[in-house]
Amino acid sequence: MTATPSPSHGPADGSDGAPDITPEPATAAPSPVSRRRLLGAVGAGAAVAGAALGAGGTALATRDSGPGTAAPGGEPRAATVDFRGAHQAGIATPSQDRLCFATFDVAPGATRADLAALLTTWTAAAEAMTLGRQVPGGEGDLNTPPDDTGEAVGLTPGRLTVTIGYGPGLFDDRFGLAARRPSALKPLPALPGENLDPAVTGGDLCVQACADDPQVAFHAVRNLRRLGFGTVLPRWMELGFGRTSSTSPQQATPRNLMGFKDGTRNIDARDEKVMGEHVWIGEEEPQRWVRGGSYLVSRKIKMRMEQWDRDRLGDQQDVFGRYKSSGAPLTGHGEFDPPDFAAKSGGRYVIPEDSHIRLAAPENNKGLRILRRGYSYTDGIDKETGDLLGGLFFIAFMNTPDRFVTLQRVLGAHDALNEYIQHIGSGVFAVPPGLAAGQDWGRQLFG
Ligand SMILES: C=CC1=C(C)c2cc3[nH]c(cc4nc(cc5[nH]c(cc1n2)c(C)c5CCC(=O)O)C(CCC(=O)O)=C4C)c(C)c3C=C
Ligand SMILES: [Fe+2]
Repeated sequence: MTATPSPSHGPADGSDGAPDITPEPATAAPSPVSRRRLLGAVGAGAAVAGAALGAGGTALATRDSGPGTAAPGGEPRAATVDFRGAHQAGIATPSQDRLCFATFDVAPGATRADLAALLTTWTAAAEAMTLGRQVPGGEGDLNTPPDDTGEAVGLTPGRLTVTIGYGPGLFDDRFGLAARRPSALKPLPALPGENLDPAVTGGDLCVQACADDPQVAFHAVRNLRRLGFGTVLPRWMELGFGRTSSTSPQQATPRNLMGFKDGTRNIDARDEKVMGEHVWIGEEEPQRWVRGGSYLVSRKIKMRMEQWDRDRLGDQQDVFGRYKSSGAPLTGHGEFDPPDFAAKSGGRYVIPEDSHIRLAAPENNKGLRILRRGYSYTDGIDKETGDLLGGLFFIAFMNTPDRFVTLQRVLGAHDALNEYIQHIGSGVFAVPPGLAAGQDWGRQLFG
């Protein structure tokens, strides 16, 4: 990384009475790396995947490369994130500010060859876009559409990452992929606390585009959708803002739409041992092609904001088991103090029995951990009630979706938060490992 990392977490002042809600660090000045108007640097057509690689197949970009800057909070603001590597970018790489998440179904009539070709084309396009370049091809003459839709021209790459995942349905009998199904990939069972809308649930494929600029993230998904005309059909899409989890203590902990710091005890994604134990699919997986990948679980979780905003502060804090201002556990003073789940006052647990952190903590779940990487979302206003529509677009990575199922069975049944939320959308996807030089998503999936 070229940017100076933050020396420490945001201030943990230990005060719980006075409001100390600090604003998100402002975005740093844009990097000088900007999108090119013309395609010269990329080349034309299918040669582009190679054009992004230097001699000997070495990727020109490095993880978090480019002339980075540090935001006032100290967070690195490098321009680009490596597309290739052992793991796909967008999981362990630092969370960006914005999300565009879409799922697709393979179109009726599309063949195995169509899908394989599309995935190869998507690879070249995704790699180019993460480098801040336009989708490979040409500008189009007056009688043909341009190969890039154009709305990211002049914008910086914004640390764009494009992460692909495959839903359970892709491994049915349509494309001859049944023998390559990752062993834990199956539809999630019915879970407590959900009332799922099929319009925001499932999908054969998912694309998670994250960037510091919403237009860059949207542009990435839109261009993959355009390249997919005739082969895949969009199923649903979600825009996210205000990342609700940090994936490294170098990032100041953001706040969710309930006003609480979210991500304090998330996995530090730089910790390879912990990632190896809990997040990356390991040697135990019989499907070798997916080792080094992960499973992505998405949940669209609606918040009953009007109800929450009428709740008193003491109850809000009891719901999470943490102070709203500092983010400290109710048994501590600083945000990163470990919660003391045994502490009692007046015969009652200080961190209530039905509090979110008590129920979700690894100490109380046989060490179970997941990597959370969610975003806030809004759908505007409910026309009938006038209520605000929005909440958490929860995304988590883990080495088996069973981890999520185990946690949600507990949370959905006992969490005090349930009074204020409902799970309305869901998805589960196998996320393959990263691509080596010269490899593409089509060949990786079909072998
Ligand atoms: C099934 C997994 C989880 C769901 C669903 C979930 C929903 C959800 N969470 C918050 C807000 C917070 N969550 C926090 C901690 C936390 N949450 C989960 C899991 C799920 N959350 C875990 C594993 C943890 C860590 C527990 C621990 O180790 O102590 C926190 C506290 C701060 C933090 O550590 O991140 C907040 C705040 C909301 C609003 C929400 C649904 C809308
Ligand atoms: Fe949570």
